Amino acid sequence: MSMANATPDESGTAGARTDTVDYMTDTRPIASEPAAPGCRKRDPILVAKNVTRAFGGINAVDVEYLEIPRHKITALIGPNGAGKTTFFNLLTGFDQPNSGEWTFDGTSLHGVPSYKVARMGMVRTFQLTKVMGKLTVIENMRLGATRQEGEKLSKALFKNIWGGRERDITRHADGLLEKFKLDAKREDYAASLSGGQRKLLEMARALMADPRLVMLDEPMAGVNPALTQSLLDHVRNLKSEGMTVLFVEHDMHMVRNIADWVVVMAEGRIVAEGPPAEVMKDQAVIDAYLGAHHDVDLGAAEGIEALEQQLSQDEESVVGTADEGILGHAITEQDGRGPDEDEGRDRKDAP
Ligand SMILES: Nc1ncnc2c1ncn2[C@@H]1O[C@H](COP(=O)(O)OP(=O)(O)OP(=O)(O)O)[C@@H](O)[C@H]1O
Repeated sequence: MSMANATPDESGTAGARTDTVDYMTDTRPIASEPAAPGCRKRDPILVAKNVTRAFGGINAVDVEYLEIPRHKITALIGPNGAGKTTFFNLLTGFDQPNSGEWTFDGTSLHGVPSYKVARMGMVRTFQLTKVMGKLTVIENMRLGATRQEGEKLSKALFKNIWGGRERDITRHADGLLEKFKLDAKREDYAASLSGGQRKLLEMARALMADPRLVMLDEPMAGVNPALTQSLLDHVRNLKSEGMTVLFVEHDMHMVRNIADWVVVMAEGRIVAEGPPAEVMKDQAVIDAYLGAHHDVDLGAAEGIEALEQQLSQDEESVVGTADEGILGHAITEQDGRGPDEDEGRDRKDAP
């Protein structure tokens, strides 16, 4: 795994100082005050204030204050319907809030359309991948480049200049395809890829924009266990290369293994945040996920087993139903099985 070094200034942003930080081993505190909903971070890349979105009478998102730490991997977790995807949609310009402000690297993104958000260095993927099935893998990759001058009318007039740019885009795309082990699929239609390969393609395509913040909406959903480790490694690599990652995930294996920081949403609000091991023990988190099953530690493998036993005797248990969410993933992991490739999930994405 490559380890990029940076030259951060006091706040951690790239600057003139010469001290280097390895993002993978940086142990400086993430928060500058005790971990709690809305706590300040040492070096936030994204700051959201009073962001709200209602659908009819439901407050889907009601985030008073949230900072996302730079150069870290943050997991956004919460039960089904907590507002995670809606919050992603708002932050990335795929939906408009009823109120609120948010800044990315100090620049307000309120009202900025999604394609400009991506150009500014903040990209996202979707729960249901949005790769173009009728285009080849390489064509999909080229679509991820942020400036498609080759598409413009002026192309005819400045063919040589744009031709050079097109070659750069293709070179960049080929490099990423190799990294994501999709180079052998270069000329295949995206529709022919497995669910996991489509996830990888979407992630690789997002990197065509040279982002500073990568937002992944349920990267593990529909991914075959054979590709799980590779996906985790790719996410870790993003961090080692200096990117910040924010991901929504129900898969607690992924959260426990790669997140530096966890933010918990329930009913639109941030109800807890902190390091993974601490958050999994937080009463608000346990309440949000488990209701009456308070006495289990989701951060420990034995905790999941204990929960499975409790739930098997519980008539109201959702395990085994379409609503099982986090519980099903955790228990499946214990069984050594994973979700089926391309499993159908009742989810919605941004338009
Ligand atoms: N376009 C929409 N129209 C009406 N209601 C919506 C719309 N999008 C989301 N909602 C509602 O907003 C709430 C939050 O949904 P959202 O999809 O953001 O939750 P989530 O935390 O991402 O859930 P999941 O983990 O199941 O994906 C839910 O009650 C949902 O039904």
